[in-house]
Amino acid sequence: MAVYTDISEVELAEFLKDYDIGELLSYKGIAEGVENSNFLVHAASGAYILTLYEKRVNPNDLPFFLGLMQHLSDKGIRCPLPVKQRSGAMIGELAGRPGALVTFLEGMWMRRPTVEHCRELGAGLAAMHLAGADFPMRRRNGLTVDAWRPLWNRAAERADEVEPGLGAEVEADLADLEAHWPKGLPVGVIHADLFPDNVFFLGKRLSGLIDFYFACTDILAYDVATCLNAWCFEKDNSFNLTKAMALLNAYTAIRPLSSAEAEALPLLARGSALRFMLTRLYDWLNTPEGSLVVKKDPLEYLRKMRFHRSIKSADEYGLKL
Ligand SMILES: Nc1ncnc2c1ncn2[C@@H]1O[C@H](COP(=O)(O)OP(=O)(O)O)[C@@H](O)[C@H]1O
Ligand SMILES: N[C@@H](CCOP(=O)(O)O)C(=O)O
Repeated sequence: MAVYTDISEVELAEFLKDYDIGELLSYKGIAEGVENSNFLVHAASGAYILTLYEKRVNPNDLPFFLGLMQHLSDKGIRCPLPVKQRSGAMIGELAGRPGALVTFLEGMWMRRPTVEHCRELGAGLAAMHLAGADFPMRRRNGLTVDAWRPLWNRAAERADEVEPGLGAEVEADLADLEAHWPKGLPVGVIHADLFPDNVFFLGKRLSGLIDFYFACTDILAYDVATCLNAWCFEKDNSFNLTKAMALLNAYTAIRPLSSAEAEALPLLARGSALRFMLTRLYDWLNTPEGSLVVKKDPLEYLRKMRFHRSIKSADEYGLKL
């Protein structure tokens, strides 16, 4: 589940009084998701998603996230559009949490993305990067290379409980990534968590991107690397070159990668795999037994880190420059 904060009908009706969306007809908590509490709200004017922001979201970042969704939507990127209160505000408070209402996006996420879905994703990601180019706000990535060691320090002691030898392996990788993390690559707005569960499709066509709550200003090719990890490996952890070719070549058809970006891709993919391994490891060790949140497997991302260590050049991902 991801409903950490429960709300009553009375509280919700009170919250919605500030919006022009008509009478509250129904609402229910949404089980999916990990980070925030989400509710599907039906009002007289249509369907909306109410998000109450939880642990990892800093309320000071909300204007960036919501402003970005507004900006991208204005530029034709299909994503949730924040609904404004009558006062013009986009952020309210409910059950002691900051909350926002956004439009409901049609479509569903792909449990088993195909090559065609990867191609659509590559094109959608590139279009998002271009649309974000003139977004005026900036937000540093709170989960990039300089944040990994502090996160690791909070999990390292118990890492070998999850897999013997994990501690030493991560230590070596982390030191290497810290020493060689690329500098000077093109930066811009990145989604930073564009996993299949954050991309909706209607049939084979991408119908929208959701969950911008890790979005930030960082290396654009790092977003590509995250997508390679999240979309181009099979359940048995094998890398699917056909999917990667489709994703990368659809991306570069819209936003070509420079040779420096291409050269950095294996390192970025390794770093991105480490980033998700670390947050998953931390949650794995710290989510209380009996919690309804589905814990994600850190070892899936350890396997990806290992895979990328064996890659010498981005051609091996099927990238054609
Ligand atoms: N704008 C939206 N339109 C339709 N469904 C949405 C929308 N936003 C969220 N959802 C639903 O809520 C689920 C969890 O949302 P998500 O933003 O991924 O949560 P979290 O940040 O907690 O991971 C999604 O898988 C989707 O089913
Ligand atoms: N995508 C991350 C977890 C964040 O969850 P989301 O529901 O916000 O996408 C992972 O797979 O580790």
